[in-house]
Amino acid sequence: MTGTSRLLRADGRMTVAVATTGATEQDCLDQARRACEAGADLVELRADLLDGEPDAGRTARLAARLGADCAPVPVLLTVRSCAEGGAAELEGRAWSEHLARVLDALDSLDEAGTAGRPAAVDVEIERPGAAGLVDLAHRAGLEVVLSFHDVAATPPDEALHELLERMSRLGADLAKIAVMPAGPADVARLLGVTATAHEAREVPLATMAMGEAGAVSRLAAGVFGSRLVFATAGGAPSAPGQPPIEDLRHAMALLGTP
Ligand SMILES: O=C1C[C@@](O)(C(=O)O)C[C@@H](O)[C@@H]1O
Repeated sequence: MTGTSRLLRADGRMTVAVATTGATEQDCLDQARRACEAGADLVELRADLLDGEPDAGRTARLAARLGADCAPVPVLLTVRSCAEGGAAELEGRAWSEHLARVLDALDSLDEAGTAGRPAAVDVEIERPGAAGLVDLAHRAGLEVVLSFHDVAATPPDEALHELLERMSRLGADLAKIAVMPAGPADVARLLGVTATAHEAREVPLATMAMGEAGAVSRLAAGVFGSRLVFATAGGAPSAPGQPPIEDLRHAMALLGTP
């Protein structure tokens, strides 16, 4: 995408995101309102956590509604697959086909003149059809977070660099990696990879280590070049280890996070 990013803060400082974890539209709308009141820079709609079967029309309508309700705070639309720690039971191409239907449904809402729109969509780089989805989303005027989640381990440094390189090549507006560390050494490796990649690449990065052992990475990742972090605002975390937004902002200030 060219032009200014809506997804990330324009002043280059760390973008603090809060995700919905609600199973109903009303829960998501309430959580999003609380997130905005708490000062979130970005609201993520975790559409995979909605109850019932994946429904493209329902997801698009809720994303558009949140886009309108949260404005000027941008909305990131995410349908996290089971394969990457989410609840969307869509395997192989089914996941990409579903997301493509959501983007189509968003376009139809636009044509109908419905106000509101997400600013960006999350595309899991490991799902078949990811490259096509990046183009589709860009054509629809959405920024793209290319993401990778390992909910069991922390891949070797070379694999993490290779992923970031691939995300950059495919046209990510943000390259995001979340891993599960076995201990402090994995967290230190992730932060090291972040610092090296930040110096070497133009694409903005977001990296985080999940769980208790990874908590320090969420507080400190901005110092190493990460641009986006997830926090909670009174609701359940969307991944293990997310700190409350006030604690995060306090820690970032102490650490001199940009
Ligand atoms: O990809 C991410 C990052 C995340 O998994 C985390 O660890 O904070 C939380 C998810 O909601 C989001 O989609």
